[in-house]
Amino acid sequence: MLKGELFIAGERRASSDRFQGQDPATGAAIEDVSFAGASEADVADACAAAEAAFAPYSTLPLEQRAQFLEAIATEIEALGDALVERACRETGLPPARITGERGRTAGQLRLFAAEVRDGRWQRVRIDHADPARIPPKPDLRLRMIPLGPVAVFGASNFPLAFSVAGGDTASALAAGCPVVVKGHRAHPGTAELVAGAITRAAASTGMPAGVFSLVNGTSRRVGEALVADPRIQAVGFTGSRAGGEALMRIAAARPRPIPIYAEMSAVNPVIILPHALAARGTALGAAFVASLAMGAGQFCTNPGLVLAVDGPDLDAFIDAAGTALTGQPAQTMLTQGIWEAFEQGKAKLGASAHVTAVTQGAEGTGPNQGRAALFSVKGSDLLADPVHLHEVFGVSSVVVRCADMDELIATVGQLEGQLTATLQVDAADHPAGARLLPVLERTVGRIIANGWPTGVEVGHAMVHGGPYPATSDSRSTSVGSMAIDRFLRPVSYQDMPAELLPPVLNDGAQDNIGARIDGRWA
Ligand SMILES: NC(=O)C1=CN([C@@H]2O[C@H](COP(=O)(O)OP(=O)(O)OC[C@H]3O[C@@H](n4cnc5c(N)ncnc54)[C@H](O)[C@@H]3O)[C@@H](O)[C@H]2O)C=CC1
Ligand SMILES: O=C(O)CCC(=O)C(=O)O
Repeated sequence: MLKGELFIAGERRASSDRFQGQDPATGAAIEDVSFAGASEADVADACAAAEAAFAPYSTLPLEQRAQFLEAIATEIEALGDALVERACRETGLPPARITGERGRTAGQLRLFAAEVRDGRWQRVRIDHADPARIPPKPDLRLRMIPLGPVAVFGASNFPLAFSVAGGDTASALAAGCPVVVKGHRAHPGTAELVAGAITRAAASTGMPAGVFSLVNGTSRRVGEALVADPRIQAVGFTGSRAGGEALMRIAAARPRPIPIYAEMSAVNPVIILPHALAARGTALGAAFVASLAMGAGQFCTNPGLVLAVDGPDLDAFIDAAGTALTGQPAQTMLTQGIWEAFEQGKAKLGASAHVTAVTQGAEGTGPNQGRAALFSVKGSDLLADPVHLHEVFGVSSVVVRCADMDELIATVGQLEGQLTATLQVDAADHPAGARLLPVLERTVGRIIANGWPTGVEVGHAMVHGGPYPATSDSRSTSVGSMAIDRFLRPVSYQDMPAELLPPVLNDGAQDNIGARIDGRWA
């Protein structure tokens, strides 16, 4: 039963500032409950509680931290159909997608529980002293410690896996950081259900109350106050480039600037090399549209740009893609704002003198239904207008007709930072692939061969990140176990008496977690 309240450090809290969830499929408010918008005082209370929880939470035995993460997964699963129904109603996404996303969310919480127990993330290094050396060498011992309270912005497009208990929250909690979530206004009921699950898990596993809070609100001041709060030590964000950049400015302008991990925008180029295009262009056209249309195109990994050498083989690909896209029904988008931004994005592309409209999908029959669109442009014109390369969030993509491989490679080299690049590559294309790889490594976070970029696997070797503006910090990932590193920093202890050292740094205490001791990996 939803109450429409905030969660501040284990307590529910009401507010007179109310807003309503929206059903994007009908365009109408969901009337059963209204939701509390946080005041700046609520944000400050959540941050103060997170700061108070930091020392007790970050020093708990790792086993207890891991059990907390597992308990969150179990509590989310126990929400059952109520969670799936609410998330579908608030997002317009179908039950199969939300059910899959729930599995991914619980799975990534359990992955981080295993990561916490594993302990290697502490990256212990020990250089023993050598008093006989001239000058004498000190005893140095290093470990990673958590940064402090973390602010997480729930994303609209993944109401579970990138939201209240999503990857940013799971990795920050795993690192030992209390979390204050700014919920997305597009799914407040879903957020409340998940916040309840986290709060119950915190209570049943004996966590300090301030380990988690959820603040909502329709006004930007909630997020602004959160990022500016002096107790917040890092930020995780998934959303628009404008939103991410606004928060980056706030983080940088603080008296004590903090790291912000913002995942913002990408067009995720797909490069079809000539032999693959000749051998399988028609099949690739249909498969490309299946990836493009997934989740109404509302994936940050959506393939928004396709590059290939011009000619009859590319015509065959475009024909097949066009046929598949024409048959695409219009899909309900997450919010009216996102649908409007999609319509504007397509209109701007269509208005470019360099762009040809290839085809469109079926027209929408209800509110907020995005109509698929495919465009093409000549390689020599692609960089003439920045609009060709802007993320259009929805089922829209641009096929780039390059004169030859040299033009294709030069064009790829001038793209902005991206989350992914995809190569469709047959054996005879390997020499061209080898020329492209060093260019792509400079530009993207993940390079895919003969697959599609949508659907990020949650694992140990995943990078969901990339150079600016795909993210604000290319040195990390927001998906997979390495995401824990974003919320850690190294501390070195020099000539510290053994009784004062953190136990993990004492001699012989690293049996199962690996360590670099006197330069050698143990
Ligand atoms: N690349 C990606 O992964 C995604 C891109 N988007 C893009 O973002 C557009 C809008 O979608 P939203 O999900 O609403 O993203 P958004 O960036 O507008 O909002 C995300 C969160 O950040 C907060 N926020 C945004 N601007 C802010 C500011 N200036 N100050 C303080 N807080 C701020 C919002 O309140 C919300 O909680 C979409 O049309 C799409 O273009 C959205 C979701 C994912
Ligand atoms: O799983 C995926 O492909 C997409 C992830 C995504 O869209 C996001 O990070 O917002």
